[in-house]
Amino acid sequence: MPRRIWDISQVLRPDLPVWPGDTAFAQVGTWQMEQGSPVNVSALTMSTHSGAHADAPLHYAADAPDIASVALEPYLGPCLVVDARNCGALVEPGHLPDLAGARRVLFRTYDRFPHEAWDAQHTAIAPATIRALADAGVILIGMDGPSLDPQDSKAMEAHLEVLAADMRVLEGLVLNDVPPGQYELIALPLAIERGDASPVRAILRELPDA
Ligand SMILES: Nc1ccccc1C(=O)C[C@H](N)C(=O)O
Ligand SMILES: [Zn+2]
Ligand SMILES: [Zn+2]
Repeated sequence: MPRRIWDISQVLRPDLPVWPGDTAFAQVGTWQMEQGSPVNVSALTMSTHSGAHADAPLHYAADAPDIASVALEPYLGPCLVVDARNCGALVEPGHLPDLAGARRVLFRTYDRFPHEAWDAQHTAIAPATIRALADAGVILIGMDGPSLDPQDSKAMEAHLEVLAADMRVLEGLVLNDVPPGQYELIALPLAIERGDASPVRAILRELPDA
C-alpha cells in the first residue's frame, strides 16, 4: 500500500497573493511552439517568498547564510503537525501540545487557506514559543501563515529567535486537509546563490509502518 502524500504547497500563478508591495508572480514565454520553436521555454519573475517557501538566515541577518548554503537535513524527516487554529494573534507557549520529541513542527492556523486574498491579520508565532521549541530540540518551524512575525512587525522578534537558535523556517504552507499528527516532511529549497529564501514543493507523507 503506497504511503499517502499531502501536497502542502501553493500553486504559483499570476494572481498569487503576495506580501504588500512585493513582486507579483509572472511567467513569460521566451520560446513558443506556436511560433515555430521546437520547444516551449518561459521565464519567471517572482519574490523569493512566493507561496510555500523556506527563509534563509540571510533574510533576517545581513551576514548570515544564503539558501544555497543551508544544510538540507531540516527540510526532510519526521514532523509534527499542530492544530493552532484558535490561538488568536499569536501562538503562545501555552498553546503547544506535547511535542513528543519532534524535531520539525508545522502550525496550522487557518480553517481554510486564503488562496484568493492576502491576509494582513495572519496569526504569528510568539518569540517565547520559538524559544520553547528551540529548548525542546526543534530544528524547523513551519506554518500556513506568510510570516512567523506579525505583518506590521519591525523588530522581527520571532525571526531573531529563530536566528539565535539557528532553526529553519517554512512559511506559506497549505495545511487545510492535514490532521494533527506525525508525518514525513519533504520540502527542499532550491540552491539559489545569495538567496534570502526559496520556493519549495512541500509535501507530507504518511510515516512508514513501524
Ligand atoms: N515578501 C516580503 C517582503 C518584505 C517583508 C516581508 C515579506 C514576506 O513575505 C514575509 C516573509 N515571508 C517572512 O519571512 O517573514
Ligand atoms: Zn518568508
Ligand atoms: Zn519568515
